[in-house]
Amino acid sequence: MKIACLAGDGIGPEIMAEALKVLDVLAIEGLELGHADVGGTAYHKHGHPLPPETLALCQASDAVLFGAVGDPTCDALERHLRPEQAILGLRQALTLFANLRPATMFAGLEDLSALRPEVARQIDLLIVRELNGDVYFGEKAIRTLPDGRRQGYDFMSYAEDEVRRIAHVAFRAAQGRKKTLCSVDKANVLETSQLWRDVVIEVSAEYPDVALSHMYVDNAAMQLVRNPGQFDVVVTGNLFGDILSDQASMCVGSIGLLASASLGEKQTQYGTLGLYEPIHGSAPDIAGQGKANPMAMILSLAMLLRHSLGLEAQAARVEAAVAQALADGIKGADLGGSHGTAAIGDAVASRL
Ligand SMILES: NC(=O)C1=CN([C@@H]2O[C@H](COP(=O)(O)OP(=O)(O)OC[C@H]3O[C@@H](n4cnc5c(N)ncnc54)[C@H](O)[C@@H]3O)[C@@H](O)[C@H]2O)C=CC1
Ligand SMILES: CC(C)CC(=O)C(=O)O
Ligand SMILES: [Mg+2]
Repeated sequence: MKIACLAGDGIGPEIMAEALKVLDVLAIEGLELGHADVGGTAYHKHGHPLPPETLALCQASDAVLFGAVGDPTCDALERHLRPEQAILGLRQALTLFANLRPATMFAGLEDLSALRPEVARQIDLLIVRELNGDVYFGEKAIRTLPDGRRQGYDFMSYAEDEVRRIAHVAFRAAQGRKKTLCSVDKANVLETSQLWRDVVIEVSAEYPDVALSHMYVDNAAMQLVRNPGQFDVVVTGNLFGDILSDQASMCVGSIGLLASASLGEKQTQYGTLGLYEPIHGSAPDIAGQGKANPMAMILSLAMLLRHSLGLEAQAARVEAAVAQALADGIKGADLGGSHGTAAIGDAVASRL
């Protein structure tokens, strides 16, 4: 079993160290870890945010454990050299089109949610975000119009097969949960969304046991705060899913708690090839201070064990250890606590 570990930038290396601490305690036999540079770190060392050796390591692995990328010193670089292009490039190169972002309320954190405790307590949802299309991957440029004004544009599109494959992932996820799927789009304004909705409805014929609903993204953003308990599985495009999942994180207490799995169709000997990362970024404002909450990274490791290595029991153990640590009052500054990154990692590891 091979895992490619890409720590990346900012808090990436700090939270990666804690996930590896937890992995170490599990003492999984036959596990091989590879490490490579990515993001701004890779740009500074090798002149590119996703060097060929890094991509090759990922392609030769069963799973990628990814910290975060983003480095303010790279802001002025041409787009293709910026750190963020590394994660977009990896998602595309490995055809990881399905991004699973679960948001669940941990016992004892209700008072720390941005919502009222009785509302927050209801949260148990899964955002299934399409990850290989939308404006993130369309033609983009800043051009000068004939009248001299500069214009930025990003082409938004979804082909029907792209919508179909993510819809199947979402319907299957719903079948394994409460059999309720809400498709979020902006079909009242966007043609991309109209096609999205048509295809989701078409696919729904194959899943008569799943109740499908549709919601415009502006309403969904509001409903997520008003009554998040109404959502079970939410399927949406790349841009909307990115934004709604950051919002969902504050509904359960902190962005430092939300993990993700990015999956495609490629199977390995042990499960599905995937990349696992917290939903947050490199948090340059707290990098190097030992303040980052590593729980999202540790929970991403749990998803890796489950989806790519077929180690469900170990995954559940890690999740239970995180839940127990939180219940015991182990909290970082993001949750109003005083535990640092390493102390949180130690606390989870000792509860294993
Ligand atoms: N997948 C990735 O690697 C992602 C990379 N980015 C990049 O990260 C950089 C920073 O982006 P931001 O918009 O500031 O988003 P961010 O998610 O890095 O940070 C937003 C806020 O949340 C806090 N935060 C994030 N993770 C935390 C954690 N584990 N514990 C405690 N607090 C945490 C940060 O301190 C900051 O105040 C940018 O370069 C951006 O492009 C952003 C999102 C995803
Ligand atoms: C850095 C971005 C491209 C990605 C992002 O914000 C995300 O995937 O959540
Ligand atoms: Mg994001």
